[in-house]
Amino acid sequence: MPPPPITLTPADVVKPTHATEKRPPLPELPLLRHTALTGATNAGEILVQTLEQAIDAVVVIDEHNRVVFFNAAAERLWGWGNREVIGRSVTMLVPADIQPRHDELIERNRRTNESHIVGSSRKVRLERKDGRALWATLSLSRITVDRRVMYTAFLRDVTREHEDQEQLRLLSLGTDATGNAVIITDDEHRIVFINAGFRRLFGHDAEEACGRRPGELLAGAHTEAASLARLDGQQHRGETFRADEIVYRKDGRPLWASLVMDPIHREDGSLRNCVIALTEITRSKMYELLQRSVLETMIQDRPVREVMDTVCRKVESIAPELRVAILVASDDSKYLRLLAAPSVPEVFRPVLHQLPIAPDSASSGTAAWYGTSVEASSVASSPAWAPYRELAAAAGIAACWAHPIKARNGRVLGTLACYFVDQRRPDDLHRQLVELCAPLCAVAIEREAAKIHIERLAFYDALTGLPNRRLLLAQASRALALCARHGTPLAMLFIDLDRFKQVNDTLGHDSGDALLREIAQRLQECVRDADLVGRLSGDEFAIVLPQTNAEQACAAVERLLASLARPLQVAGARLNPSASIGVSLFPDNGCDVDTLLRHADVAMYQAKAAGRNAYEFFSPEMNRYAHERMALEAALRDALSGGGLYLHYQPQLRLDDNRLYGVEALARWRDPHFGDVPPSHFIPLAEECGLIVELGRVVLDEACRQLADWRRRGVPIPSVSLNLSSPHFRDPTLPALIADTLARHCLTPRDITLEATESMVMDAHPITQENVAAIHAAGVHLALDDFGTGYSSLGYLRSLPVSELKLDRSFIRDLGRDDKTGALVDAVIRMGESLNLTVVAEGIERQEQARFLARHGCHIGQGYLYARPLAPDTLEQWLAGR
Ligand SMILES: Nc1nc2c(ncn2[C@@H]2O[C@@H]3COP(=O)(O)O[C@H]4[C@@H](O)[C@H](n5cnc6c(=O)[nH]c(N)nc65)O[C@@H]4COP(=O)(O)O[C@H]3[C@H]2O)c(=O)[nH]1
Repeated sequence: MPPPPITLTPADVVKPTHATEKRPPLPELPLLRHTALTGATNAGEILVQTLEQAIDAVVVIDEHNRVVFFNAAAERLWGWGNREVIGRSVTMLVPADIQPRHDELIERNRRTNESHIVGSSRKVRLERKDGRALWATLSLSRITVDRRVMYTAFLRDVTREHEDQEQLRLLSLGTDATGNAVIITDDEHRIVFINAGFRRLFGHDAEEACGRRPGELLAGAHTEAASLARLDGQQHRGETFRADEIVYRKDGRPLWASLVMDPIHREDGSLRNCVIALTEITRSKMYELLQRSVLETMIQDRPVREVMDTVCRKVESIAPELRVAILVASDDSKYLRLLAAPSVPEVFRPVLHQLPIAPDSASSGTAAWYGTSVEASSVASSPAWAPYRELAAAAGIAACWAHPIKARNGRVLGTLACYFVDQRRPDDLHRQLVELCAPLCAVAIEREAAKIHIERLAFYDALTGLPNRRLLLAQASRALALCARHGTPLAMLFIDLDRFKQVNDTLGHDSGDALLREIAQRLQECVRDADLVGRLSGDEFAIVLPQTNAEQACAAVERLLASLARPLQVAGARLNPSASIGVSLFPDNGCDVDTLLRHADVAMYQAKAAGRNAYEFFSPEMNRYAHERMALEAALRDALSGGGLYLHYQPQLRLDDNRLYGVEALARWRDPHFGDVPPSHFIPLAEECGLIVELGRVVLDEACRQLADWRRRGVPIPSVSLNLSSPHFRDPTLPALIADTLARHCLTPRDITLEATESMVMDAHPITQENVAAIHAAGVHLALDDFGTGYSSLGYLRSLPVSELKLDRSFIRDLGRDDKTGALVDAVIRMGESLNLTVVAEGIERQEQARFLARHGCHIGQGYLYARPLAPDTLEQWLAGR
């Protein structure tokens, strides 16, 4: 409540005037006779003039409450002219609603002189002539002259201050309720109010804060002078200002705040207050800053040490009391290695180069061991720090806090250590910082590990750990250069495992992989430290033997073959591995690595052709042969795309009545340069150079086309059988290809039989099994080719979806010459009989062979005795001639 207004008593010594009229001459006031100036002739006049010109409004009332003096400032204050007021009751100067109270107070004071209205200054509400409310400070003096009690009132207009205060009161009421920290400043940007949120967040009370500038209050040890000065300077612009700044609490701890400064203006447009709202954004800001800087360095593909260095420096810029180190765990998780510690004193760094990960290994080693944060608020008294105390003391480290850096799967990748120069524990900011940094460090460390892994993959074979072709050749080039400089020889060995494909096909890829790992191990064991071993591809390895001549190479190769030949157990099967090795020599067989490797490869082929588990040294003849082979491969490619490949058909007859059972389609190739190339040459070549699938497609299409043509022309060919290789069976499109080809030529699945060897059908590869099942389900017959050369068991045969057994030519050849073969052939025929399979005997050349087979119940025969493989028209003539 504002204090009650004071009433002035009108004086009768001055006649009323109108404000617009000229001011009347100054009165001679009775009271002047009793002033200190009494005696001076013009003393009264001086005093009256002084009062008249006073800045404050002066009103004097007489004992009847009439206004007897009303100076110019009073006229300005109320808007009443002197003449309108003088002689009238002072009540006219008092707002109507408080007049009764006012009159009562004056009366009481006149009677008792006890009222508090006299003396002290108070704020009162007034009403101007134009009805506008005003606020003024009032001080009232009571004077008694000749027992007449008069009052003099001095008033000063404080309406503006009052409104400012009122505004501030309302603002404070509004802001106190918010959770944010709020500062209100006045028009000079001095703090006039801080809310509860500010007190809570910054720890200052109102007394400490009020009167200071915000920039000054919020600055701390590490504030950049310009940043907060900017804040203090902004208010004059009269616009909303936003900024994110590091500000400091009373206790010196920094925090990141988002500042929004809103100016509040008076009606006349002048600045009244600024409201500054501060929201703590420490966490998000730190995250943004750290993440940005770390990501930037990572995007630039900077080394991990540099990324970590950035992290340390950023953390230290936010919390300058910290010295930060980032350590990474060794692959075996036994040690921590130093990655970055830009501000950790040099003297302490040796500790961080290889810190054991153990339950009591300073703070970092312990944190990595347990996978949790570890605090040592006093390094001097922490037992885990005992071995490092002296170095810590020398480095000025008094306390440490270490936090594990973990991968997403929880594995400890390293630690982030914070060192303090005084004995203390980490505060909230430190914890927040570290919690933000640790995942960033984890990303950077994992990324580095992935990079190393990728680099490793680029240079090392993932399966065996041996250098891959690229690295081996690079290492070999260096070794070769050294040998060339010193004039010493070098041997290059090309090693290819024998029958590796068979292991893969029959025992599965895991077994194949296990075999390769074992071979790699054995190769490494057999060589000297200076020798180089690498895996070129699949089952091919190479070894470079520097300073090795032909004789020494010979010894080394024999040692290798012996070692490789040691039996081993894989997936329950006993394997007897062997390899074919080709050797080339520097300088005789080449002066660069590529040539030496190529020549060793040629020699290896020669060794393989010579009967496996053998080695060959390169010779120029071999080279010629290899070149021919390459030329043949190119010619085969041409033949497959542009003709030159055709089919012959060999009849298959029923042995009981000599009727035609079917024909076997056999591929033939006539090349303009090489002439007739036998299948025994070009089929393996097609398999080796990846052309066999295409060859199969061509044969299937041509055989079906021919059969359809015969059907159309009434040539009585019951069916055609075709040879397939194992890559066909691993081709997931094979069933669709067969169905499509048959449909295109209007044939049915029963019109063809597919011949496959045992190992092809027994291939453990899932696609092979799916294909065999799909082909069988479609109604296409499968024949087991070269039967008897493998190791098929009766039990296994039963589970195979085959309908024919083709008895291998080698059995038929010896028929009639020795009894054992006869017994064997008979057993196979019985086996087929018991499994309800048609037995087809291949390679019948003589009558007695045919008779034996017929006698023993073999159904079908094929061989030169009846006909050689024939061109289609010759076959037609053969048929017609029967
Ligand atoms: N000594 C002797 N040989 C006889 C007699 N009767 C038939 N032959 C020969 O025995 C081979 C039978 O074919 P194969 O065992 O499937 O053996 C075939 C087969 O494995 C493969 N082959 C032929 N054509 C193709 C084909 O289109 N695709 C695939 N993947 N392999 C084929 O090439 C091998 C050799 O084929 P060819 O040289 O045509 O040899 C044929 C045939 O001419 C005989 O009474 N005495």
